[in-house]
Amino acid sequence: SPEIWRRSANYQAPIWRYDYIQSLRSEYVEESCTRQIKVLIEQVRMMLHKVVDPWEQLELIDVLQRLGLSYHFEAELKRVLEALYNNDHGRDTDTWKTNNLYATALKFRLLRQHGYSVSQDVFNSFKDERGKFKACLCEDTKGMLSLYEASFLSIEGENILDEARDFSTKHLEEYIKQNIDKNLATIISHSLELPLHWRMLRSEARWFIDIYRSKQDMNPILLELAELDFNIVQAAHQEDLKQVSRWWKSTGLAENLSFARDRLMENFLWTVGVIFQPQFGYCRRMSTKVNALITTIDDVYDVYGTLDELELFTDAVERWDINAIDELPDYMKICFIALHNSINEMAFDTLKEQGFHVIRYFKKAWADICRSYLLEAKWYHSGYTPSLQEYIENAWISISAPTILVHAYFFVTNPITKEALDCLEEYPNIIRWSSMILRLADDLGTSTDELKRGDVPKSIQCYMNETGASEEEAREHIRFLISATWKKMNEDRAASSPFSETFIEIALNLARMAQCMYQHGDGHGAGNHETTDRVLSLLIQPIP
Ligand SMILES: CC1(C)[C@@H]2CC[C@@]1(C)[C@@H](OP(=O)([O-])OP(=O)([O-])[O-])C2
Ligand SMILES: [Mg+2]
Ligand SMILES: [Mg+2]
Ligand SMILES: [Mg+2]
Ligand SMILES: [Mg+2]
Ligand SMILES: [Mg+2]
Repeated sequence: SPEIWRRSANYQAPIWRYDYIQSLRSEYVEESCTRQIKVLIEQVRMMLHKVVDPWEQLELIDVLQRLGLSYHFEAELKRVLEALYNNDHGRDTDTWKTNNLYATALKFRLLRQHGYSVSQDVFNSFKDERGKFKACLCEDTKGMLSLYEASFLSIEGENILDEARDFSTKHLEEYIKQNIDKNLATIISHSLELPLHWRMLRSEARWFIDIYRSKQDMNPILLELAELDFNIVQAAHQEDLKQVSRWWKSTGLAENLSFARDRLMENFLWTVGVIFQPQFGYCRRMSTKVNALITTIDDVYDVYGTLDELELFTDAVERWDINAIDELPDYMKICFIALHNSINEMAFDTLKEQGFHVIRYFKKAWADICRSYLLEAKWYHSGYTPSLQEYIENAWISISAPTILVHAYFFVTNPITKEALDCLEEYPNIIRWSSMILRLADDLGTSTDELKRGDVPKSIQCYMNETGASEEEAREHIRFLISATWKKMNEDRAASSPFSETFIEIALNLARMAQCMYQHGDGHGAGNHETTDRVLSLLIQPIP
């Protein structure tokens, strides 16, 4: 056949090579740590029981969450917050410190974060007779910061919280310029970069442990537990990483499809952002396989395959039949069999464990994403630029979050329920909003390079084409859409659903991971130094 011209993304070789990954060792896997950490956990549990003042309880909950320790005390936290919430709605006395913005915003944020419905009206006592936030509040920097963080728990139409976000942002930015207190300025610019509600949990824990260490009211037991727990969790992640790195090598995809991204470490890092608790190792290992297969297949459609080849590959995935691959070119045969074997094995695990045969759900997810990839390839090859709406209707699928989340449901759910399966078929809102945020964040981070090498017009370009906006205005609009989608996510996660809290958190964490990964450009494909630093601090270097 005549030499086919093919694009290239000239992705660099992986920073983290197989032998290096396999050489990782941690001293925190030993039994001795387990005994030591059990003692510390019980000491902190006692601490929780002893605190009686509601405001001290809230402070302790906030610190435990930011240190990455709250997963050890879920029952206690629930009990404390339940009592706090019922207390408010039991007695008529005002249990909101109407003169303390820091405390009010902290309580509002924690109650909403844990699914309690609290009205934005609690902030009315901080407004003047004209209904504006009192100017004197800007002297209260800690209160401003607390109000800022709380405002990101808003849902659509909550104008007091929108005002709160603008008001606090303005004054916090001014505070930074005055450069009064270096430490506080560091903490404030960290929040202005990404609010707490949008942050990847592990990165936040790692960062906050260093901040906490230098606080004058630091509790040594909490610090010791936070450092030890972080290192034990890191050791568990390293074991998962080494296992799934052996799988990636066994597929031979990096060698045989050398045009595609070879990013096992980054594909694993995504799963650490999605679910970090040690007991979910299976979910991390399997989700890394899903991410790696998606990354490879995405490049088959975006970079390498001809339209004819892509039509054939899409057919083969829809049929999910190993006999359908005879007419595929060799590189696609390898890719299809790697996909088919890996996903069938996951279905086999679920069948053995729960007696459910779930391949149809996996198959549908892969057929949906490949069809969405094919449509993008057709748009690219025909030079078509869709409207933003038309692009997004397809791109919330092609960004792969529905595929990732449908698989994750089966990796963390036992027992699987019929109700949830029916809901999964049409992708519930929680998946849709998480996907939207992943797509929009990914386009902000990857579209410049994608367009250089040749790819379908992304949300930024579609918006520019449709409205005549400049690239900066388009990026601003995309950031606005991310913020608006978070409000929908906040609303839907509070609503009842057939999914576990664990699965809901996975969906939120995928959106958080996206904003983290793309904060400074393409953290996945181009391997910028932020991702390298994040891999080092989360997965390789223990806290000394
Ligand atoms: C994990 C992912 C979010 C998924 C696979 C790699 C990604 C980082 C992204 O890759 P990208 O090429 O940017 O996706 P798209 O823009 O081609 O849809 C899509
Ligand atoms: Mg390669
Ligand atoms: Mg791509
Ligand atoms: Mg793509
Ligand atoms: Mg992209
Ligand atoms: Mg130490």
